[in-house]
Amino acid sequence: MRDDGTMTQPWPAPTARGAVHATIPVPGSKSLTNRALVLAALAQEPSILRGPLRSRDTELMASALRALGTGIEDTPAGAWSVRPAPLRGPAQIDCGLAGTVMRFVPPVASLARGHVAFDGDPRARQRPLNTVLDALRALGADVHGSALPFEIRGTGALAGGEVTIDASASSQFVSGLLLSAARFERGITIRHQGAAVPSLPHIDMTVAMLRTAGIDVDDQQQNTWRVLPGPVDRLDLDIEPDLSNAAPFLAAAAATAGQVTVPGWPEHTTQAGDAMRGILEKMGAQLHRDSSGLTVTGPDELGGVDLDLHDVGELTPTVTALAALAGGRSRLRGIAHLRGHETDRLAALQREINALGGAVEQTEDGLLIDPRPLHGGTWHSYADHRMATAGAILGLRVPEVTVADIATTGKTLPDFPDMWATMLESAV
Ligand SMILES: O=C(O)C1=C[C@@H](OP(=O)(O)O)[C@@H](O)[C@H](O)C1
Ligand SMILES: C=C(OP(=O)(O)O)C(=O)O
Repeated sequence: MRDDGTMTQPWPAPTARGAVHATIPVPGSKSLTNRALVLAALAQEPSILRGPLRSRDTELMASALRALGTGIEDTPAGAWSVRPAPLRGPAQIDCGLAGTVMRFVPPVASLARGHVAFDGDPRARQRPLNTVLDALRALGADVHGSALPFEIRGTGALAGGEVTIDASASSQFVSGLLLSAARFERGITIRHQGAAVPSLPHIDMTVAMLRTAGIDVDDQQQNTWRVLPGPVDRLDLDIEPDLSNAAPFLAAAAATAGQVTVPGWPEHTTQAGDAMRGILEKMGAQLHRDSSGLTVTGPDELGGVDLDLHDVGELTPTVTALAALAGGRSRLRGIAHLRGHETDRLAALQREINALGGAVEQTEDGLLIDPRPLHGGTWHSYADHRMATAGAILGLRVPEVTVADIATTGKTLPDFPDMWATMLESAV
């Protein structure tokens, strides 16, 4: 039984008969969709979001905002039309295991009139959150609790102002506060104090989207972000494909000396997942981007790499799976914060790869991966979509890998098993 109440189904990971050759369209970005939903709920007029991701994380975000009074409806063309309304409780918010919901919605709830209660999956109760709740308290909110479950008792407005936080455990602490800040009476000035903030490209994405919504934001100074109070403009957006969700498919080309194209790969993007291009190149793959998309052609043998993934931690499970299939040692650094992701990803990757005969060691801030001949076995997913897809990548080359819970990919990519099967039909 899974935390969201559905049954787990062991999934025999298909082995590639040969090189995969496929074109795989990938649905919209989780990070763009959930930011757009929040901004649209705070805007003055209705918004339209075309090509949003429909997955557990984005449906939870939509449900959370609906519970606070926002109208979110499907259009016949599959877009989301978002009609803002006065924010109000009482409401019960299910965060599931979505970092974006548990960190982006509390600041929205602080603007609501009434009580708003939050909870989530058992693991979500352990993910770092206190920083956001303490910050909201300092900005004037009445917050009861320091982790999930907790409650915010809103009066319909928040003072805002200056706050110093330690965002070294998650960039989402900063993004969450910034997204709602134009609606705080005094806006916000956030100062980060502590070890380096991870996933900075995700904060840059937040800043870019605030500007798209006409919000005045200053991020000139390192570790300081300032948002002026003001109206939030409506959004009229085409959501880009999710480049981090594209990564396992590109990895399949890299792992099988095949060729995979992902259509619609943006020329310019704020998505951190774009870094997969440079990573695959370092491992020996060839890349080509044109109007048909991004095409990756895998090498005969992947090379080991030494990479700092501090900015793009969400690519780690995919990169680690590839590294376990490479010709030499890899070292991944700068990712201690992954211990607070969907699961402790460093421990999970080490345990699962080593259970198949691998040699992965944890360091203080990452992983050392020595490729070994691997054998089949059960690959546990730990309710982590990216662990599940990492198991699928290994299964391409290692017979008889069974992913214990492939349905957990529904967090961001419910169609993953079908998309993977379609890709493999093309293997020659
Ligand atoms: O803001 C976002 O959309 C995200 C920020 C990052 O979080 P962390 O900074 O907690 O790593 C990333 O890993 C996550 O998948 C999505
Ligand atoms: C860390 C991730 O998710 P979340 O938004 O739940 O933090 C992820 O998708 O890799």
